[in-house]
Amino acid sequence: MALPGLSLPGLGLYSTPTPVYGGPVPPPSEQVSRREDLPAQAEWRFEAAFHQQYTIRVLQGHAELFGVELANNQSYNLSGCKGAIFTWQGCLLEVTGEAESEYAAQETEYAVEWLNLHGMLETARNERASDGPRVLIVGPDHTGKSSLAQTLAAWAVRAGRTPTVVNLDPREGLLAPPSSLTAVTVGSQMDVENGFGISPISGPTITPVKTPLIYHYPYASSTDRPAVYKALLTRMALSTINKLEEDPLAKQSGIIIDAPGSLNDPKSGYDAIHHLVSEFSINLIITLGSERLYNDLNRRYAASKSADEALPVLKLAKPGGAIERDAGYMKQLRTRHIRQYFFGTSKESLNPHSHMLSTDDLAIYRAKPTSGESEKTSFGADEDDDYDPSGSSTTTSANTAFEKVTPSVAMTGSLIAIKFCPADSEEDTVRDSAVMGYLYVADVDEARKKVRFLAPHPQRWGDRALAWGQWPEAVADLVT
Ligand SMILES: Nc1ncnc2c1ncn2[C@@H]1O[C@H](COP(=O)(O)OP(=O)(O)OP(=O)(O)O)[C@@H](O)[C@H]1O
Repeated sequence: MALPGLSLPGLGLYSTPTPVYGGPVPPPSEQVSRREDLPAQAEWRFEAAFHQQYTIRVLQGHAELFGVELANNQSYNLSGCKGAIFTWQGCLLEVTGEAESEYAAQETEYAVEWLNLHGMLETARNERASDGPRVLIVGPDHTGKSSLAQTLAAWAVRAGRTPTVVNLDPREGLLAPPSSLTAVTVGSQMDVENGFGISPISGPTITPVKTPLIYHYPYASSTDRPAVYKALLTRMALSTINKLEEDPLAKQSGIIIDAPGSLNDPKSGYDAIHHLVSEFSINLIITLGSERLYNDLNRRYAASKSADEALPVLKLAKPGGAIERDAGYMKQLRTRHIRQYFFGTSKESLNPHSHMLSTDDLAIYRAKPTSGESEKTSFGADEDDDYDPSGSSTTTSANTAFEKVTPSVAMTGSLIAIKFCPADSEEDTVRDSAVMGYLYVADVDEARKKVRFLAPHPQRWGDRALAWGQWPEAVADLVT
């Protein structure tokens, strides 16, 4: 079944212009510009729709977006972004385009707390050069965890550090599409418009690629397959820590972990927090937006321990501007990330390549769907017993997440992870193996036994296992 309007180089058709944003945006000439004079320690909060151009230019003074400094007199297109331009000393902004919501806010005490935290981390980096801070950020959804992780990383980069940022939320990829759990050592400043951006992992880009370490968790929530999630955390911790051993500067700069809101639940999430703390040897926990979580973790890691053993747990206020993003917005964001993975951004476009393969030459492993509450077990003791990091034990239903399948039209529009492991690997090996890159299934012809993939790279991936899951959802109009 072909996707509607599919037209790609290599598919015998024509390529469409690089679609970076969700749809047509009105030309800037039709849009009204206005000026906003922000006093010191104020921020311009905005919620810009995907289909509307919304640009901001700093005319005077200094301003930053989640720690990344904006250059003066440069227009930044922030359509589809919800965030805040913050200024420490005051600034004059030029704002062009319509936003769903925008206002100047002066209740920004959170920023001072974040800066103090950054100062604390810098002190720790200077005092313990051989072992930098390992920070775990936890809290409910929409409390600013990702914003804090990005801001701390951006400030660290501005201070000449190379922090390693770990994203453990499969709903939002970091340098990779959704369903990715990523660790990346950040050596250069992030992009204002695209944050950490998106990287084709093994594909060509104009700017030097940040090389993320990626694991594939094709479920929306950590609680969908707790044992699998936990297994991947162990793998990530091992690989990340080993990598840092080879890079003293990165080791000194430390690790900043952005955990998903699903870990906030005592029943289904705390065990994963404890697992993370031990696997990554966390030495600082930051809680955002939840008194209960703070108290629970403080009791467990600090209050009940001796001074030598205590693991500090800090409580930070949720930024007033951090807002819930509805399901429709999140879906558009996922589609944008997937699109950017293959086509790049307006600044840095990519040319994806098509590959036609016979179904006989493919080893596709499907992540078993979760079929209801009975499978959504907690990270409890039973699951601990199931998990064998060596992968050598007899598998159980809780951690055997993959099964080999014959390619079918049901895959059309889906993302497929290319695993580093060989095609004939055991299912547990497929589950645990890191990701080399992603493919998009453009077309499956069951009768002719052919599959057309879109890939960021012209070369084939060789004899490797491919993993397919139902998360993120299929994107039907990636190629129009
Ligand atoms: N100070 C602020 N002003 C305006 N918007 C903000 C501010 N801080 C965060 N936001 C926005 O609020 C939304 C939620 O913030 P963020 O993603 O950092 O929270 P989170 O806790 O990581 O959420 P989730 O767990 O759902 O991923 C984001 O769109 C973010 O850009």
